[in-house]
Amino acid sequence: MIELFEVTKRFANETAVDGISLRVETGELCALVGTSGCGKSTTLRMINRLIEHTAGEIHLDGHPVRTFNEQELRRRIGYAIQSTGLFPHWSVARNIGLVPRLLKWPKARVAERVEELMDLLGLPMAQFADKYPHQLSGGQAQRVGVARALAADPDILLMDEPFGALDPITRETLQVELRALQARLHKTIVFVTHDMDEALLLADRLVVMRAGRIIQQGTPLELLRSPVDDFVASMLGGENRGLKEAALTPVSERMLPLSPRLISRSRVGRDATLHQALAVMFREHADRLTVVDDDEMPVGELSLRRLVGAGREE
Ligand SMILES: Nc1ncnc2c1ncn2[C@@H]1O[C@H](COP(=O)(O)OP(=O)(O)OP(=O)(O)O)[C@@H](O)[C@H]1O
Repeated sequence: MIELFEVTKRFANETAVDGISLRVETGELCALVGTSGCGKSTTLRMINRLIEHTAGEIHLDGHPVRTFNEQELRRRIGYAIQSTGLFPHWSVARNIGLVPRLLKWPKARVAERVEELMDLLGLPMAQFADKYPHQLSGGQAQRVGVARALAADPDILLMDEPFGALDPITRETLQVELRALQARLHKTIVFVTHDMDEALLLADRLVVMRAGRIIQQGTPLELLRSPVDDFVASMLGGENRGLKEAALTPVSERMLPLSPRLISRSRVGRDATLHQALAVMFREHADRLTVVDDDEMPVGELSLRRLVGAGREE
C-alpha cells in the first residue's frame, strides 16, 4: 500500500506538488492524469525518492519512505519510463538483470530470473537476449523496460508514460498485456499517462491533477458519472464522456430478464460492454438485443431505452 499525506514538493521558486493526499491499495492500479506540468512525474518520483519531498509524509505499507535505504527501495519498487532508460551498450539480457545484479543475487539466479521475465513479456530468449536496444522496435524496447522494472519482483511498480512513444496499435497491445500481467501479478502500480482512454482502461483508481493539486479521485466510472467540475469533465472527454462510460459498463448491469413475448435475433454477450451493445444495435438496426452467455444461451434482453438508462422498465 502506498499512502501520501499532504505531500508537497517545492523546487527553487515553484511548487510542483501542493499538499496532495492519496492512498493506493495493495494490488491496485492508480492512474495519474492531468495537463502537462501539473506534477504527475514529480509525484511518482517522490515515491521512489528520485526526488525528495519537501513536506508531508509518504508511506509504503505504513512505513515512511524516508526510512528505506537505497537497496530496499530498489528491491521493493520497479520503475519504467517512456524513454525506457535502457543502457545502449548492454544487451537486452544484461539490461533486464540490472537490479538483481545490483542486489547481488547469485549469477545463476539472475540468469534464471531474466529468462523467466523474457518469457513473461513475450521476448523469446533465443531471439532477443543478445540484442542491443538500438536493434529493438519501440514496443520491444518498452517490454524490456517493463521486464527490467519487474526484475527483482518488487511489490510496487511506478510507470511514467511507459507506452507514450508508441503507435496506437502497439500501445493498445501493451495495454492489454499489462492488464493481463496485472491480473496475474497483483502489483501495486502508479501509472502516469496523458492518454485518458489508457487511464480509463487500466485504472482501478483514477486521479486527476491540476497545478500540483488533486482535483478529483475515484474509480473511472465514479469520475465519468460525477465529475466535480468542467475541468475534470473535459479531461474525461467532454461530450464523449457518455460513450466512455458505456465502454466501461457491462451489459449485465442493464439487462432485464428474458420476456417470453419476443426474442430478438440480434445478440450480444453478457460480458460485452454497453458500447459494444450499441455498436450491434447500430449495425443490425435493432433497438432490442438478446443477451447470451458464453454458450450462446439467452439469459436476458437489452433494449435501447435500458441501454441509455432511460426508465427502469418498459
Ligand atoms: N528538477 C526540477 N527543477 C525545477 N522544476 C522542476 C523540476 N522537475 C519538475 N519541475 C517543475 O515542476 C512542475 C511539475 O513537473 P512534472 O514533471 O511533475 O509535471 P508532469 O505533470 O509530469 O508534466 P508532463 O505531463 O509534461 O510530463 C513543472 O512546472 C516543472 O517545470
